[in-house]
Amino acid sequence: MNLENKLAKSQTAFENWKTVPFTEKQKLLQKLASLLEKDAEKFGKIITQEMNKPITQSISEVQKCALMTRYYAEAENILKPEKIKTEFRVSEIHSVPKGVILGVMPWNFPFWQALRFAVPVILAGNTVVLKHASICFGSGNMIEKLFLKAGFPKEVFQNLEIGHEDVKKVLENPIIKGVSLTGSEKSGAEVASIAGKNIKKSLLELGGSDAFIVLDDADFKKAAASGAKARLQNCGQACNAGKRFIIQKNIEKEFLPMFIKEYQKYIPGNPLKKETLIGGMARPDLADELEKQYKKALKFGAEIILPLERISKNEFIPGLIKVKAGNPILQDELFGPLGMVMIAKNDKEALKLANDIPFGLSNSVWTKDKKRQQLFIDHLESGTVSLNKESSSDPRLPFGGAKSSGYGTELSLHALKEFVNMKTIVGN
Ligand SMILES: O=CCCCC(=O)O
Repeated sequence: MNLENKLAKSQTAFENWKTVPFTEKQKLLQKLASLLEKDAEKFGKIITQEMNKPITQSISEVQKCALMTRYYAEAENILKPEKIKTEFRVSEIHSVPKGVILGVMPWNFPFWQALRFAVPVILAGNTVVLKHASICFGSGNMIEKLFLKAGFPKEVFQNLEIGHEDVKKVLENPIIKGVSLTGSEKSGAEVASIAGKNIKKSLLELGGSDAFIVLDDADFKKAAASGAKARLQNCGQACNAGKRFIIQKNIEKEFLPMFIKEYQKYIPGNPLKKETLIGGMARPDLADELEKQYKKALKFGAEIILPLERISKNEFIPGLIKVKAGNPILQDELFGPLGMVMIAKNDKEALKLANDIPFGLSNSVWTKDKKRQQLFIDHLESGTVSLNKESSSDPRLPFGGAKSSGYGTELSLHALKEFVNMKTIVGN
């Protein structure tokens, strides 16, 4: 079937899907959640084979998809007509689904990114077409099959096997009413400008270079293990990974060796083996890019704590470098197993360093003191502030960025409202 026909079918599916009651849609989501749960291992294997994520992490990714889908299957219907008290006989807000929504999704969480976008958008009454990363067509097709198997009408979710170069054409098609993109700043800016020119809503979930701040009253043991995981799980390829480790100066001698010890547990191995903590990067060109960034950081004065050692076309022994403010590498996102350590005299300096970059997605602060936490809660320029834990999204809570990390909200009940129009009904 050609692309135009596929989009036309999504539009036809929408005309019917928007009339299906919310609770009926939720019953189908329950089935989808069960299917994900039941075969999490099988789907995990697809993920690992596509992009080298260690198998236990791939299975967890699918299980998290099931959890999220179940969350929406049981969610309160915040889209039902809302009555507002005015002097008129009728004043109501109706949430009207927009239509066919395009998702442009990346390879780093092949099931999670696609489903996190699609589930609330579909529950709100829209239909979805997915442009997945070209190495993840297997995941995209499997997700389409799962929607069908769960009983969703045909074409409520369609995986379009199209390339990057086709996105403009699809987004310009009048059938498409909005776009949600997770990806780089560059692709986000391109897609948002096409959407803007065509007066279509866009939601962008972009890069990050989040801080993982460790202050002198933190639980060092927990922070060290959590910091290594924050940087190195998924081979460091997550938008919300801890990328800059801002450590208070007076604990550097005690904390840094603990952190290094945890970091060195991540030894590259076969991603299909259960004991492997870190696999290779998803593609060799991504490894080339990380190596270039490593060299750039060193050229501008970064010191090596642990060298970044390339051991195959896409595998590294993870690296750790000490970076000072002003190093241009701080403007970049390091999307791989290379961490940056920065030293701060005190809380204020830690906050300043944390904010002094273009991004602001999901920063993490380690201090037991509630007053000290408050400074960061109030002033971190960040979509999320995690306290004494590494950053990770939660289906119940909003997820989205500040500054160049993007705009719009995924997850939580708020995501249900991203692709609906508010229709006001007022009069006597
Ligand atoms: O690249 C973004 C990763 C999102 C992972 C999460 O939702 O925690």
